[in-house]
Parts: sequence; C-alpha cells; structure tokens
Amino acid sequence: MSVLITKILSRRLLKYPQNYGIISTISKAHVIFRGLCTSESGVNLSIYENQETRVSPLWLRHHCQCQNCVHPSTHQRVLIPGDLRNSSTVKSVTLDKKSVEENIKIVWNDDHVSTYKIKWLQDNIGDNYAGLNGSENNNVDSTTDISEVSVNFDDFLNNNNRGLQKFMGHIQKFGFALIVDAPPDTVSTKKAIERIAQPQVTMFGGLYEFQSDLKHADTAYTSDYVHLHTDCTYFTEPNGLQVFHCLEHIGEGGINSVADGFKIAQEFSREYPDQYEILKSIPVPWHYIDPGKYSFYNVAPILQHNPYTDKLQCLRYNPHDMAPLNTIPLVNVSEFYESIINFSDKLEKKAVWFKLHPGMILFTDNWRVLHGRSEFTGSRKMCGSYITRSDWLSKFKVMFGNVQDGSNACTYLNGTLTSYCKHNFSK
Ligand SMILES: C[N+](C)(C)CCCC[C@H](N)C(=O)O
Ligand SMILES: O=C(O)CCC(=O)C(=O)O
Repeated sequence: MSVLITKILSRRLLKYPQNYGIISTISKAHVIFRGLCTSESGVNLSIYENQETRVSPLWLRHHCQCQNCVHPSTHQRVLIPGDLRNSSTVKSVTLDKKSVEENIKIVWNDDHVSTYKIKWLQDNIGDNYAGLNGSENNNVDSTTDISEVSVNFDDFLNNNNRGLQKFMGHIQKFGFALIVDAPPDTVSTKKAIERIAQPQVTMFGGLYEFQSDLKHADTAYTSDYVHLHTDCTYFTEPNGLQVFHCLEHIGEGGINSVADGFKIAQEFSREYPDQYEILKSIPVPWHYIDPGKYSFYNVAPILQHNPYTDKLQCLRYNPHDMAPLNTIPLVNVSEFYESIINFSDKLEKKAVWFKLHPGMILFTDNWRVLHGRSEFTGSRKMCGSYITRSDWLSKFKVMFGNVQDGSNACTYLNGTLTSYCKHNFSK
C-alpha cells in the first residue's frame, strides 16, 4: 500500500516539486512527508483493527495533548497554527500496546514527542460530528407514555444526579420533559431551572412570571388561544430550552399543547419533499414589536439544517410573529404558501394536549418542540424562563460526556401519549 503511494507521489513529485518536502520513509512502511502536506500526504496509523488510517501530520501535531501544547489547567491550546510550520515532520511513529491504554507515540522533527491514546484518535478523527438533533428514531409520538417523560422534583434536585440525567435523557430523546410534584412557587421553579443553567435574560426578564395583564405586547400576556409555535424566532438564536410552570389557575381552559417538530418535519419531508425544500430554503422574516420599547427582527428559514450534517437542527416557527413576508421572490410566493399551509395543518393535527397543573414544570427543546395553549378564563399565573442552547447542551455533555449517550438515560415505553394526557392531565 505505502509502496503504491510512493510510486504515485514520486510521479507527482517530479511534476509539482514545490508541493512536497523531502519524502522520508520510516519503519513499518509508513510513508511520511516533510514540510507542508497536501491532500495526498499523511501518516498511516493503525487506529482500527486490521486497517490503516491516513492522518495529516499537521492535524496530529496540532492535536498533541502534552502539557506544553495544552494548558494543564484551562485545557486550552498553547500551540497556534503558525507553530506547525516548524514542527510537523514525523521522525518516528511507534505503537505502544503494552501501556494500560494503547497509544501511538510520534517524535517530530524538532524532537517534540506526542502521545495519542488510540481511543482518543478513534473518537476525534474523521467526521464524527453528529450534534444534537434528536435523531429520527427518538421522537415523541403517540406511542410514548408521557409518564415516562417525567421526573419527580426531589429526584431532579438530588445531588446523585440520577434524576437530572434521566430528565436530560428525556429531553434529548423526546424533545421535552416534565418535573412533577414540585412546590407550586417561583423559588422552587428557579431551583429547578438553575439545576441545568442560569436563566437566559431577555426583554421578558430572567425568571419571568406572566398572566393575562398585557404587561408585554404579546398574546402570551392575554387569555387568548396561542397556536403551536417556538419562541424567540426574531432573535439571531432562538432560546434553547423553554420552561413553564403554572402556579395557579382559577378558571377553565388554559390547556397546553406540545408537538415534536422534528418528527412532524420528518413525516412532512416524506409526504411533500418539494415543499420541505421550500421551507428549508426560503428565508422568513420574524419580529417582536413593543412600540417605543423593542423592535426585534430576524430572517431565517422555518427548517434550518445544520450546515455540516445537513440534518434538521432548528425548527423556527411562530405563526403569530411572522413579519411582512418581503423576503420571498415573487415567483416562489404561491409555492411557499402551499408549503406553509400544509405544514401548519400538519402541526396543528399533531398537537398533544395536557393541562399543566401547579407542581408540573414543563421543559421543551425550543429548537425542536413547539408549544401552545388554549384560551382560558379566570386568573392563570405562570412562571418560567428561557435557557440558552449553549448552556443546556454544555450541561448535557457534562452529564453524559457525549450527547448521543443521553438517550440511554431513559426508557422508551409503549403506551399512548394522547390517551395518557386525556386521562391524566386534562382534568
Ligand atoms: C411569556 N413568555 C416570556 C414565555 C413568552 C412570551 C412570548 C413572546 C413571543 N411571542 C415568542 O413566542 O417568542
Ligand atoms: O401560557 C402558556 O401556557 C404558554 C404561553 C406561550 O406559548 C408562550 O409564552 O410562549
């Protein structure tokens, strides 16, 4: 294999000598290139059983984990990319199978020594990027029993972290989770929120209370029906988690709705692939206007894909907060409306309804799950907060190390989400 590389490259070497340093061959038939590397060059490392992986010497040198290259206290890089020019030619590569953790040792041209744990290389080489997208087989739908999406308040706060882990596993797997049996007050709500992260401060405040008093120019501060939506569509980055706790309701209605936007978008893409592409590509303007106080405005598609994985990453949709649609080319207006009308109908049909009683604190992943509420009568006092996506994902990674493990923290039970809600939450 390495001999073949040498033959191919020697022909290229004659043609493009300026691209290559001196080719040096070392033990175990690994072909190494001095100087700056091109795409054809690399170090062939035995990272996986019975196969070799060609890795860029620049990447390897840049990822030296020694205490001179990574600050021992802050874990930040000491090396800057420009430093790689003088230390990225391999002098020797040795595989140490005897140490507790198998590792590969590389000595560089400046005699710097780098040691890489095989497991670390396996976890970090290549496009392992998966991000947190609530993978397709982990969706809330009618087969999920909502009782399994709940964690008791005391368990949630318990420092053994088991309740918190289970809770965050629910959020990663289903897009939302409930804390039950919480004292129906703002102090307890604040404790629960701060178990994950500090409340995100916005024009509504940090830990906010709201009721039908039009304290802000928004239907959330009325007793009107609020259709399924995600919050903060008008911010550059929508809030990450949405937290609601109904402290008291003396009256009728005020039933909450949730819908798993990722599950619905997945079905929509199968039923209307062309219309899915429209909602993925057409930029939509969103706004929040409180005359004389606030005028937030942002333009972004309803279905925002992760640019690296091309998976749906953020569903941004609030039918109440769409600004004048002056961002759609005239030729696309009719197909846009056909798409958004179908999407809106699908969302509304998929809503799952339940009553948030005092003591139940709902957390939703606002990049994935939509929420709403029916109109109500009487006095209904709510409190809650936003948490940024960066903050809650950070907590998640601390709890699980790797976001993908989160789904193991909870069970996926048959049952009927809708019927459970009807019989258990809508009383
Ligand atoms: C009451 N609370 C602060 C939770 C939200 C207010 C909603 C604001 C806006 N309609 C949006 O959806 O972002
Ligand atoms: O009043 C509620 O239960 C929810 C209101 C709402 O949707 C919001 O504040 O974003």
